[in-house]
Amino acid sequence: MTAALPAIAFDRIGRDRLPALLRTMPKAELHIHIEGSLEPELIFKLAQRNGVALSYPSVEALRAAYAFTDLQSFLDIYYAGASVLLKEQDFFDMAWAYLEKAAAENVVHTEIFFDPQTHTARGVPMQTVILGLHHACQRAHQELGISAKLILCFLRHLSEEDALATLEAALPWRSYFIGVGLDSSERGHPPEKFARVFARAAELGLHRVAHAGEEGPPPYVAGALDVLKVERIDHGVRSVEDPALMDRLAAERIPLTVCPLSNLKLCGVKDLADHQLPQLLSHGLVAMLNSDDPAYFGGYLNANYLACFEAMPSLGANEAYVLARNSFEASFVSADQRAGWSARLNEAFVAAAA
Ligand code: HPA
Ligand SMILES: [Zn+2]
Repeated sequence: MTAALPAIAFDRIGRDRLPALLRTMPKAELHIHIEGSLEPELIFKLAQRNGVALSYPSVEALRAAYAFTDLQSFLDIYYAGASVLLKEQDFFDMAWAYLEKAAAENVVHTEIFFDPQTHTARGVPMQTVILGLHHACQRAHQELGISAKLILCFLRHLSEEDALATLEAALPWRSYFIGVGLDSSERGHPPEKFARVFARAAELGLHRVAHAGEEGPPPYVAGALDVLKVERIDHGVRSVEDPALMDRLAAERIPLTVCPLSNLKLCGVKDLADHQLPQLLSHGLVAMLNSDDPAYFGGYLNANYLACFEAMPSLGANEAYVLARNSFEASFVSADQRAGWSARLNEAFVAAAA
């Protein structure tokens, strides 16, 4: 268990000092799709390197197409962007670019989603995907001092048989990923569809998370908990529509990996000022911020923190502290590691309040 808030509160840290504190505070990122970190410049570079034809004539034209109306309109372009990834080096380069940015933003730990089916369906071997990403994580730990772990996600628009086969195909590299997740088109693909593959993952000792309550209704959040036995909910923002679910999430300390700029870009909210984050925090939920698909949604982790604190007047230094502390509490690392990062966080806030 993470310690309660320290006796000293951080109200005395003025709003003018928040941006610097948000940027420099140590934090974890627990919801980032590595294919969603692929910047248009790197897409074009890899397309050229691999002789892949793109439907956009330039980086600018591709970026201009990033005007989404909902999750599916984004996913269509996101899967097209991933088509340039063919070789182990491509996966390494993509992950390395993200890890360099994350380390520069004082992300001390990151749990990275990857979508093997997006690649194996195009004939890219599982080994190519996992080794490229793993080597980037390993090198980032050595050279950038950032801790990075992988979570294998199943695409929920595909069948459970496909997900089961994907998990089995990844088992030779079982030690290179810490858990499984569930992403892609949520509506019409309830968590119950993946009961068996999540049970198999549990048998294998893997952590379990699932996207739920992003576009899907509150029962998808309950289904992910009850049927998939997930330890965290990705997004989960629509939980605010069900008071009993909110009480349960708070009582069971189920973390929600909230992605505000993603919700804004995919039109889940019209304005960041309308976002559910303040409600989730005031209800005592273990929420923290994440970037989801930073190359597509207008910013990496610090951009999410800065935009929320600018748009939401109820967020101050206490909330910044709680969000960062929640990011450690919700992470799949040892209690010792979490305690070490939390101690660094305390020091940063105590120094800022002095
Ligand atoms: O925000 C998302 N939701 C569902 N699937 C995804 N795959 C990448 N990003 C997302
Ligand atoms: Zn996501």
